[in-house]
This record gives sequence, structure tokens and C-alpha cells, in this order.
Amino acid sequence: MRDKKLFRRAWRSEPPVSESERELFGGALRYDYGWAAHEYARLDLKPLAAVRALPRLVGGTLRLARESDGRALLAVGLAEIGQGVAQAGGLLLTNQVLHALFAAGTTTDRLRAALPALIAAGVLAVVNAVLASLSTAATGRLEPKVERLATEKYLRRAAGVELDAIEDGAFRKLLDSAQFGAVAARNMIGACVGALNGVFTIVAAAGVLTVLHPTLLPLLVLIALPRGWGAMHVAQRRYASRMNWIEHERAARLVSNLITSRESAQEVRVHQVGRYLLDRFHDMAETSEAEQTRLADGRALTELLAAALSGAAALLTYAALGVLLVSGRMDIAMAGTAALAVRTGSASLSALITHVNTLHEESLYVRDLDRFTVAADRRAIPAGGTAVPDFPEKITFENVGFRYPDREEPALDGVSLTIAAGSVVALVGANGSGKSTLVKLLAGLHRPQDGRVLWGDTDLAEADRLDVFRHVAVLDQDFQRWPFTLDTNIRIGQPDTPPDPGRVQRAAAYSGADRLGDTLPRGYDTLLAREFRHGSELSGGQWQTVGQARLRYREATLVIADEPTSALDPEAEVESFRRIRALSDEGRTVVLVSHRMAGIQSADVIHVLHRGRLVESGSHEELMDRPDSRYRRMYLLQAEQYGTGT
Ligand SMILES: Nc1ncnc2c1ncn2[C@@H]1O[C@H](COP(=O)(O)OP(=O)(O)OP(=O)(O)O)[C@@H](O)[C@H]1O
Repeated sequence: MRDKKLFRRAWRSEPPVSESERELFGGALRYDYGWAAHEYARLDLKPLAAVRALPRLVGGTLRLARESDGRALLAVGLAEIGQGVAQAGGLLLTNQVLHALFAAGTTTDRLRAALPALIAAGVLAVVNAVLASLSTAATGRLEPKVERLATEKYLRRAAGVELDAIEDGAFRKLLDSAQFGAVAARNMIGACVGALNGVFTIVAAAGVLTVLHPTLLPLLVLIALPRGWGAMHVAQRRYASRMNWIEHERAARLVSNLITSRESAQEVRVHQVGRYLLDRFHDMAETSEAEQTRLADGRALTELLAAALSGAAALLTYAALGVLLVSGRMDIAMAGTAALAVRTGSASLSALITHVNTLHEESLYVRDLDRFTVAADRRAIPAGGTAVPDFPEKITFENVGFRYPDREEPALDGVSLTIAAGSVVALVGANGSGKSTLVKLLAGLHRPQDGRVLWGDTDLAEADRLDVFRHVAVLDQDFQRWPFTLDTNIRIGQPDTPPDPGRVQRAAAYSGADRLGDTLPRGYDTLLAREFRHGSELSGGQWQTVGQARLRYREATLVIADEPTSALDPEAEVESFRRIRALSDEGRTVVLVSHRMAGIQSADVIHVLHRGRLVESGSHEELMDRPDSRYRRMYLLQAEQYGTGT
């Protein structure tokens, strides 16, 4: 009855998406790459394809291992070859021992005749054990290095791609799936060593069997084949399921993190969101469990079937041995050695198939990493290009158009403007009018699809982008609150410079963050992350003073402040605008994005954006003098709220 249920569960299709997933995320979260990867996994996990792909897989792993630690790799290789030779020698010596034991003569004579071979076999067993431990030690040295190398490869690429790649959903998924690649590369080392060991042992056993009786060789293969098929089948289902459920797992983790995170702590309690999310988590986790159960049932059945077939083949082999023995074509000593060789060989063949299969399964993840590497290289911020002038006399937007990939409407449409060096320029406009997008193009983070952005005479399309970034300091609405010390949070504005407490303190004094340095428990060395012991938390406004100190520390030619004062109290806000504007006195160009009309009225030029178009430009006075200007309307609306009028 139970078995029937198991059978039914094992062969049914994947559980449907949970109701909670629909409710929270608007539908089934599935790995988009899924179809391609799924089909590809099916093709690639066919036994013959797996065997054919073996040399390539091993080659790739060995290259990575050589790059990580060539000496350790050599040690592993030699130790494994040595073990293979020792095992073959061991089998042949066993044959000699058996021959001596089954020969005619007294027991003492037979034992004496068997003794030299017995001693040699013992020595070989010791050699084998020493080589195995050497191999284990070298593999242990190699594995973490390979994982580190692969992780660094992954992170370096991730940090070097264009911003639009990071915002592109398909690329992000590749980024997510490739994260398993480094651990998989590490696992491949162990599997490679295991497979190598298996090959040498089989060669030894097969050699001995061929000498004894060639008929036994195909029977050896017959014992191992069903187990190999079973292992492949299980791996195929596991990989397909993992790829298909990757987003569901991530979403369930996200929901559970939301219950415990500090940011959501208030709403979780006051709005009782905790209970709601917990129920959704339960629902999603149950769906995942159903999928896990389905996989486990399938695996149990497959392995049972494989074991039965393999057992039948083993019976056949021993029957063949019996026939050879009875018909006198093999003596008892040879039959004993053959039985031993069949056992060793079939165990090694099964292990080899499992290792090849592990190699293959892990290689699918390593290939995700390779695919990511290729995609990331294609989308990398190009190196080289024309150097940009340190203080360009102007930055020009010529008829610039930009549209985000998943949007119909352009975020910027035919924008032309000039920003003079050393001036203070403000960008205003309703939410979604394109201010932040314009700023990203200005900083070289996005490239226009139409028109040009020029730094002096240099088109940003041809400029050395890293050089452009060197000249820019950005403080945006969601600036990073690094979970590091106060000192590092300021110094990270220019991370390559050596520590300079004086410079950090000057930057802090500029923004008012020096008060934090004086009052926090460990001064500038206070960790600004509550999740760690001794960590402190800052208020939103205090964080903004840290952000501004970072902006100052960077000492860039072009300073961009996107909503820099939203969390500041009125006094701090006025002071903050004054300070940012004062940066232009040092010859820096300042671009300010803000909804606080009072704060930007002293800008040299104010640009007003509306639905991606530049609709007005001028000084505060000029724009206020135009009776029907959008700027005037926005300004008066805000002024009215304070009852101040113009
Ligand atoms: N990463 C993105 N992917 C897709 N669309 C985006 C992205 N960022 C912005 N947009 C869209 O581009 C348009 C302009 O957005 P942008 O952020 O530049 O406006 P904004 O003027 O800075 O708005 P706000 O005042 O609300 O910050 C909006 O319609 C927005 O939804």
C-alpha cells in the first residue's frame, strides 16, 4: 500500500505554484533560463553524452586547479597513479597467494610458499594507504583554492559590468545561478580525484580479469551499468528541479528575512504583517517540501530498480564463474582471484559512474558560471578610451534620448543642455520626470541611445569610462550605508587612498559628521551596523551627513547630489544646501536634484524636466518671471504650504 503511494508520488509532475506566491509576487516565480537549461540538462545528462563530455570537463577542472595550485595538483595526480599501480600489484599478489595456498603439499609448506607474496601484498597495502592520505591532503589544499579562484572570477566580473546589465532581469538571473558555480568547481575537484582513482582501479581489475578469463570483463560492465543509469537519472531530475525552483526558494527566503529584518520590524508588529507573512511562508515552504518529497520518492524507486538489475548481473557473473570452475576451465585459485577482481572492479565502476555523474552535474553549474563569464565580458564596462579633461569647461547634452529596456516610454527624450564648469545646476521636475536618469547619463553610468553627452570635446561614448568615474562623486537618494566603521564609511569615497585620519576628519567637519565622531562610543572606529556586536545605528539624517562627508572626501570635479537632504531637519537642510553649493567655489561643478524648491533657488541654472523632456531652463528669477512657467507653479505651491508666498 505504502509502496503504491510512493510509486504514484514519484512519477507525478511537479507541484503547482503556491497560492501565496501568486498573491505576493503576482504569479509563479520561475527561472527564466529554465526551459533552455532544462532541455539542455536533459540532453547533456544522457549517459553517452556524459561519457563523451568527460575529457572536456576534466580538462576544464584541471586548468582551474593548475591555476590555483599546480604543485598540489601534481601531488594528487602522482598519488592516484601510484594507488592504481599498487592495487593492480595487490590483485596479482593475491592470485599468487591463492595459488600457493591451493597447491599440493603440507599446510606449513603451502603457507611458507605463500608468505613472500603475502608480505609484499602487506607492503603494497601500506604504500596504498600512504598514497591515499597524501592525495587527500593535496586535494584538501586544492579545493578551497579552486573555490576562491572561481569566486573571485565571478565577483570581479560582477563588479565590472555596465549598470544596465545589473538592472536587466535576465542578466540578474544569470548572476544568481552562477553563484553556485564556485562551490561546484570545488566539488568537481573531489569528483575528479575520485574518478581518476576509479579509472586506475578498474584498469587494474580489468587487466587481471582479462588475464584470468576475458568473458568476465563484459559481465563486470553489466553489474555497474544499472547503477550508473540510476545515478544519472537522479541527477538529471535534481538539476531540472533546482533550476525550476530556484526563484521560489529565493522568494521563500526573502519572505522569511522580511519577518526578521530590522527595516520591516515596525510594520511587522504594528500592522501585524508578521502573522500574514508567516502564513505565506508556510504555504510556500509546503510547496517546496512537496517537490522535495517527489524527488526523494523518485530517487528511492530509481535506486531500488538499479540495485535489483545490478544484483541480477552479479548473480550472472558468479554463475559464469561457477560454470568455468565446474567445467575445469579455471582452477579454484584463479576463480578466487577473479571473484575478488569482479568485486573490486564492479565497486570501482559504480564509484566511477557516480563520480562522473557528480562531475557532470556539478559541471552544469560551472557552465552557468562560464555562461555568466561570457555574458559579463560582453557587458563589461569597456577598458581604455580617450582620457577626459580634469576640468572640462562644459558638459553638454546634445539631443539625448534614453529608454529603459522594459519600458515603452523614453525616460529622456531629446534633451539638450549645457553645464558650465564650476557652476551649480539644479534639476527639478515631478516624480518620474527623468532627473535621476539624466544624472546617470551625466556620470557615464548609462550611455544614451540617441544623441551625445560630451565632457569638454570628448564624447562619453569614446571616453575612458573609468577615467570619467574618477572625476565624479555621487550621493543619491539610496546611497550606500556601508556596514563598516564611520571612518571607512567616509574614506570609501576614495577607497584607493591610504588611511588619512586628518583628511577624514576634515571631510566629516564639512558635513557635520564630526559630531558623530565625537559622540559615538568608539569615535571614528565605531561600526555602523547594528547586526554586529558593538555596532551602532544612525538616524536617517545622521547617515546623510556621513554620505555628504564621503562626497566631500572624494574631491571630484563633478559633484552630483540627488535628493541629498530629504532626511535632514530644516536647519541642517539649509546648511547642507549651502555646503554643497560652496563646493563650486573650489571650481567643482555641482548638479543638484531636489524637490525642495527653497534649497535650489540660488542655483546658477535650474532645468525643469517633464516626462523626460527638458521644458524650462533659467535662473530662479528668470523662471519666476515667466507667469505660466511650470517652475513658478511648483515653487508657489510649496511656498503656499509654508504660508510664505514668493
Ligand atoms: N532602472 C529602471 N528600469 C526601468 N525603468 C526605470 C528605471 N529607473 C527609472 N525608470 C523609469 O524611468 C522614468 C524616469 O525615472 P527617473 O528615476 O529618472 O525619474 P526622477 O525624475 O528621478 O523621479 P523621482 O523624482 O521620483 O526620483 C520613470 O518612468 C521610471 O519609472
